[in-house]
Amino acid sequence: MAHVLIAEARFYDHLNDLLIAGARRAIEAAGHTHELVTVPGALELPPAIARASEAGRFDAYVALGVVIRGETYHFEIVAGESARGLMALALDGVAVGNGILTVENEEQALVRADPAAKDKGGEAAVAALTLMTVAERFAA
Ligand SMILES: Nc1c(NC[C@H](O)[C@H](O)[C@H](O)CO)[nH]c(=O)[nH]c1=O
Ligand SMILES: CC(=O)[C@@H](O)COP(=O)(O)O
Repeated sequence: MAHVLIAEARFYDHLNDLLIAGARRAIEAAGHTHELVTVPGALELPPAIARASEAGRFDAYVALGVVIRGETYHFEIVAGESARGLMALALDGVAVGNGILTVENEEQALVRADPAAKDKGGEAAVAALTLMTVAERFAA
């Protein structure tokens, strides 16, 4: 049984609740356990997961959040840098799934967060568990 950290950037409560529900459903369906950590925004997800990975208590990590384009260039920074940070962790051996929605509006976010629709939270959880399995398969 694996223990999974769900790391959420709680910027939009109702959307995060849906993402977390999808991730929890996927993790539990695979027979694993999970716990949750909450940070303010997507930019804090990579450092939060980096710190958690140093604890050695988790086998996989699911990053969840929602970034909705506003009026300024900040969207590109938040969306791009959070994705880049998670990719850097993954390439460094952290089994992390990226469930950060980067969308134009709330309507796009809702259909992707909803477990009964595109279920991006569940998708990110499956990705994290898959990376964990790949690492186990090719471990030295
Ligand atoms: N606009 C959104 C943000 N912005 C906040 C940043 O992620 C970060 O918390 C802040 O810059 C302090 O470091 N975060 C989201 O997750 N979603 C957004 O739409
Ligand atoms: C993605 C964001 O940072 C965004 O929500 C911020 O909105 P704005 O660009 O209008 O400040």
